[in-house]
Amino acid sequence: GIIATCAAFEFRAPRQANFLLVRPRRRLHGSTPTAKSHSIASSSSLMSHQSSVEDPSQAQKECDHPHTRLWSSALNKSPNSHVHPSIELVIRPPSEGGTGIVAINDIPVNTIVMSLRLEEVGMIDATSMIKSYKLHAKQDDAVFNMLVEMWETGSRPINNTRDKTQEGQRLLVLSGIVAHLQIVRYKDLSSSVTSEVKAGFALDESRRLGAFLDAMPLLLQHVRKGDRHPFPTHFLFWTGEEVENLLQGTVAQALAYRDRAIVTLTVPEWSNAFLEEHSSSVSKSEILNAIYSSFACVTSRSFGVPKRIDLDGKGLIPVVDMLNHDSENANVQWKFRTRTEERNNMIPEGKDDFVVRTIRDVLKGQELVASYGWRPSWDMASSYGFVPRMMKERWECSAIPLFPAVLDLDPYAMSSQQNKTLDKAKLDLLSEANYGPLVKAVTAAVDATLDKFSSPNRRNRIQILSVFRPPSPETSPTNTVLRRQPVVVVETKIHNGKDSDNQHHHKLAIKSILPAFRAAAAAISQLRHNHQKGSSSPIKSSQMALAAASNDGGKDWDAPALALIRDGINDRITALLQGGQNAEMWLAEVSDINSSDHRQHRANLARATRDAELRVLEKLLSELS
Ligand SMILES: C[S@@+](CC[C@H](N)C(=O)[O-])C[C@H]1O[C@@H](n2cnc3c(N)ncnc32)[C@H](O)[C@@H]1O
Repeated sequence: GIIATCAAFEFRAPRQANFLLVRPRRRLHGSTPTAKSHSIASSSSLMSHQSSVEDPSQAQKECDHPHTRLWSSALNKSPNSHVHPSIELVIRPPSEGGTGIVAINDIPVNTIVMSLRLEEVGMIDATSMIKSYKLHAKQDDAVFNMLVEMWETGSRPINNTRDKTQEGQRLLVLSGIVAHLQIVRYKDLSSSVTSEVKAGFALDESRRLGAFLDAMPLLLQHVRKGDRHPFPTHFLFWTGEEVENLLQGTVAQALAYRDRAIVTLTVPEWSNAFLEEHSSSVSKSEILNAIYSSFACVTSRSFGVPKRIDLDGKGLIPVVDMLNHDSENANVQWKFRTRTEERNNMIPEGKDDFVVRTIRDVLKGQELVASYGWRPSWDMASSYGFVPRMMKERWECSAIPLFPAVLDLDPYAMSSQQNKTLDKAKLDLLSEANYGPLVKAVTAAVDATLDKFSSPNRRNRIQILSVFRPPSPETSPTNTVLRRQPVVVVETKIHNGKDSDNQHHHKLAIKSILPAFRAAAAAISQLRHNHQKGSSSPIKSSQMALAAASNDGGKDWDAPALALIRDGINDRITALLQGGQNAEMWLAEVSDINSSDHRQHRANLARATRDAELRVLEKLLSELS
């Protein structure tokens, strides 16, 4: 089988970056614009830049760029798709946000700037792909056979509702399809392996979707051309040391471990099929490159497809996937046309349209930007490989541990002040026998409060995650094992400036997490009680759960809960600051003049997620004091 390891990624020397402004080749709404040179006055956090297409060699490069070719080929193949004549593609290096779409004339609010017929432009989605593979005469493709099986297992209804696991499974299938087509495309285009490409479904599809595959940040195409790494900041491409050191203490680190584990566990499952199809002509590390970069591509470029449309899960859509993100200043919004709209517009059923509309006036030179959603910085980093710069204010998240001091293994940490000297009050919380049931019971009780308090539209939604935390060196000098620390995620609106006018949101944020901490306080109190009685038997989950769940009876749990929140915030602030210092020290040690500029980008991303978390914690702490 294939051993998944990031060390398999190797790239050739980067080429000079292109700075191009590109016009779509085909327009259905009127004439080709005459403007030749544009200054991009970006309304977003993306960098502005100047460009000219007067230079003939630049014009040639413009035609050569895969994004340009995709833009024209996708639209040329789709007589029913429309692009407004006042928008153009702008090609920038990844460090400046990569390719985007800009207005070359003023565009009023509520203008449809793009309308795409998905089946014509060449959307890639797992449902359609699997369906057409099954209709194909031969069905002799080992990778597709394996993915069909995975798809069918994953789509078996569990109590008739689709759960998260299934969604994850569908994303994996889409990634597998992209990886497979990517390798076939690579073989088809590389002179050395062309003769070995097997005729069949995958080859037909990779040719049909060729321009789209070439335009995605997929490694094999870039390696073939000797181009720079298309997407160096995605967590899947960081080295293990970078994740461990640069992201130390952040929630982003937990997500990075999670995503890397998903791929690492998937690769062995897929390896037989991929090796059967490809090992005679491409190396194992090329196959790995294809798989890793397909995952990164799907997480950063796919659109959630509504269930009512007969395309399940997520899909990759050319042309609109060039829209960059800005949740603070979005000026366009995308939307799948609804069935009712289809009917009213007399569009035949099943021909799904995708529409992008301006939601404010867009001035000439501004970039068209959509909101990928109000998502915490750690989420943006893990899905998209960047953290948006904060302009004015935005919703942001942090995590607060439920049992702050427990993981430091201070035997007295859970004891009340006056009992500190009493041996019988010592708690051995390092022991899984105690810590395990505590976590289990409290998380169950917290989950119950989440059901009660959460609704899909709530801003202050909360959830439980685990972050990794090294034990404090004072309490366990020899133990360096990372412990999982259950945390409650809390969201509030933060402001870029000294005076926050968002107190109201901070108050609400604390109110929303209070039930979870009441449960934690009640469980901890039960734990302390057991130990004060001298009980040395392991804690029973059921007893803890009962204690945690019954927290709203009798006793006032608000005060201990607020104290826990305060301790938790302080604990997180310390861990994040300490982690940040360690990260900088590590960076200084390992960086020399020859070390890759990727590492600096990755370090910046780590700093941005850390800062975002810290800002939320500081706001909440000031609200508590
Ligand atoms: C759907 S694609 C958008 C098109 C992309 N710029 C390209 O060159 O193909 C999403 C990716 O664009 C980049 N991106 C989008 N918005 C950005 C922003 N505000 N700042 C920096 N990078 C951004 C990130 O690399 C992200 O993963």
